[in-house]
Amino acid sequence: MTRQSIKEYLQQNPDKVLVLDGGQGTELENRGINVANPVWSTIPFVSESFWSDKSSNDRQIVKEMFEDFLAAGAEILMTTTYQTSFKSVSENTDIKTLQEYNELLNRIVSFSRDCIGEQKYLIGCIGPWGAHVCAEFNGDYGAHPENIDYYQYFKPQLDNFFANENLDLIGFETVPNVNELKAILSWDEKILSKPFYIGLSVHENGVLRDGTTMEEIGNIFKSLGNKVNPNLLLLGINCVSFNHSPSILEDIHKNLPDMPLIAYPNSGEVYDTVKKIWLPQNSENSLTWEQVVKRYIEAGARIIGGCCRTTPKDILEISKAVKKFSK
Ligand SMILES: [Zn+2]
Repeated sequence: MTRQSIKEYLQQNPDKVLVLDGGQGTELENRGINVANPVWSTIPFVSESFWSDKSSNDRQIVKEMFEDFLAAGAEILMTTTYQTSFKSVSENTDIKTLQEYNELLNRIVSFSRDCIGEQKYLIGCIGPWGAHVCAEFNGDYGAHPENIDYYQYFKPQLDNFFANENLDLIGFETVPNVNELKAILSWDEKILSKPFYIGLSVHENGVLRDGTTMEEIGNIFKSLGNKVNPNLLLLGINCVSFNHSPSILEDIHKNLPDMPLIAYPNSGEVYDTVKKIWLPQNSENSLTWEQVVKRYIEAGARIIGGCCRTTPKDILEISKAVKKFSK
């Protein structure tokens, strides 16, 4: 492997801000893949023809998506494995055994690595427990979220990702519930043995989807002190409202001033979970990427990109703003 470890890279280049890619799931949808199914953007990879037919249309679409994000300036990119937990895959596709599941993940990761080349960083993306019950935007984990066995849910995907050298960083994305956050933070280096980050799913009024404030989250970290897993490289927000995202990140920074941050908001449109469509954002007083990126960097962001409904065009704007505002 010719890449420097991302941990070392971030430590040795303290002023560097890495540009992340955009929302792969919605981008694949924009490009004509029908992702409306329980495994969402994993769907093209589940079909055997994706692997056997090198000229398959879906294969071309995924490849071009990565190429366009790279051309826009992305330096760190993600696998499309948000809805690819063993539970989601085994309950909703013909892939039933752990062996078949590992083969699927290995293929997705190798394909993504081939698309982006050896030099770029690759994130193994993992949706939260709530993703398989559509709870990542309301944080509703039922009556006893403290009793959920989060580790058992994540373990097959984590075991695979930890063993895969093509992945530089693990991303726990869109975490909406404080019990899930506490569970992830309770796992030590033996369990989470590779660099990882946590992206929180935060309401536009600035609290975690389950109502936990950023101050409370700051206190959780403070109470852990030096027991926080050294592989936790960044904390941040993803798929949060574009316009509200700078103040949310600033609030996290205020509570945890030494924590390196990651931010990749959605486009600002709002997903109607009943009608399953994206509704336009209220464009009054909408911020620009330039304004947003400047505030992120001032608040300690080290990785900046976009989540759902952001496109290579957004990544280009982010990339220009990062050049302008990072030292
Ligand atoms: Zn998203």
